[in-house]
Amino acid sequence: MKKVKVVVIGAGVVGMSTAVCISEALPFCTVTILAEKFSPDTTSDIAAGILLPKEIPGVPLERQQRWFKGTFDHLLAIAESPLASEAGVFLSSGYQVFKEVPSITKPYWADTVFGFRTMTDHELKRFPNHKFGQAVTTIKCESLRYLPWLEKRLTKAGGRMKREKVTDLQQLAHSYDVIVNCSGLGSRSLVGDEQIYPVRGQIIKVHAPWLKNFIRDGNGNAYIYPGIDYVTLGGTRQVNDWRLEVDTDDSKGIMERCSEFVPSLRTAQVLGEKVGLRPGRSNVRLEREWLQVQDRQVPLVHNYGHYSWGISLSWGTALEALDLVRKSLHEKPPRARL
Ligand SMILES: Cc1cc2nc3c(=O)[nH]c(=O)nc-3n(C[C@H](O)[C@H](O)[C@H](O)COP(=O)(O)OP(=O)(O)OC[C@H]3O[C@@H](n4cnc5c(N)ncnc54)[C@H](O)[C@@H]3O)c2cc1C
Ligand SMILES: O=C([O-])CC(=O)C(=O)O
Repeated sequence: MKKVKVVVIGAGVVGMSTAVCISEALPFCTVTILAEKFSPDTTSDIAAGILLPKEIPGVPLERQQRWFKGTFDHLLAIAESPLASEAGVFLSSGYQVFKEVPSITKPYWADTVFGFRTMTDHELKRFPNHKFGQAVTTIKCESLRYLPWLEKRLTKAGGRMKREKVTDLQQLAHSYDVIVNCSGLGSRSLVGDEQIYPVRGQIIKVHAPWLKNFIRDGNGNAYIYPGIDYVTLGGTRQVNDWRLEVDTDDSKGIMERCSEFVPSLRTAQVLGEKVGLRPGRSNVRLEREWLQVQDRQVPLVHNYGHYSWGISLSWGTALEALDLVRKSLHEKPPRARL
């Protein structure tokens, strides 16, 4: 039987997850990833990788819950298996603290993670100037390990990867039966989506193996995430800022804010500094359209715009993209516009 040819554009956490989901669930498809950049050079490789998303306004909570739970359950199974270390996935406990009581005190994912609770006054005493806090055990998924691990999984399932910048979807549609767009910020030029914009984020990697639990300020401008090889300190959120160079003032600010939480960080050895551009969008674009190519209609599934929650929602959104691909293969396209 002739195989269905699927192309996935993008090799960040969203594209890799989507490609693996499709190739493992639909063995009658051959999946090819085309991407300008692969790990370790994607935005996903910069991410701290904590599963702690904010609510996305305008997306039904039930759908966000499905995206988060799909990701959490998938990663939990890895975290509890002998593959955990190679895949860079593990349970991580810590605090999210707030200077003012937030409008949402119980996030939608509270019953999916483990041990979610409001912090006690005794715990909050460690964080002067903070009035409210949440204690939680969630998952940390480190892309620098996880993406190469997904690449292997994709290859095992028969998938292929090729370094290529896509500029013309019509052209691509001549060679493939289904196109899946997971190009993140690249969608601005690839599909002309002006709703997507960069939100610059800088982080510092430090050697501080004495730290075991994460601390995050509710506004995301200070966070400390202990990982396998280093501790990630962040962060910045600079809207419409395309600079990829490290800004020394940003580094100073990050170190200052994080040291207020943990003064011993001032003595920690700095291992590196990195900048990534989050694919900012008011909501994730996860939908199917039909691309008209001469006398054919080719399904084009979009899965991009994950903003600050791309790791947190990666597998759940990939599962929904898989559903859209599956449906497209069974549906008759709308009548061609001639
Ligand atoms: C400092 C920082 C910390 C973060 N921390 C977290 C965190 O703790 N938890 C969390 O959930 N999220 C976090 N994020 C957000 C997360 O990194 C993003 O949401 C996620 O990486 C988006 O993944 P993606 O695959 O959509 O995009 P990307 O990783 O940017 O991948 C896009 C892919 O598309 C390719 N591409 C683009 N255009 C084209 C084209 N025309 N042709 C071919 N290929 C193309 C690129 O080369 C790349 O392979 C953080 C982000 C930053 C910057
Ligand atoms: O805010 C955080 O805790 C980490 C993150 O997602 C980001 O910097 O985008």
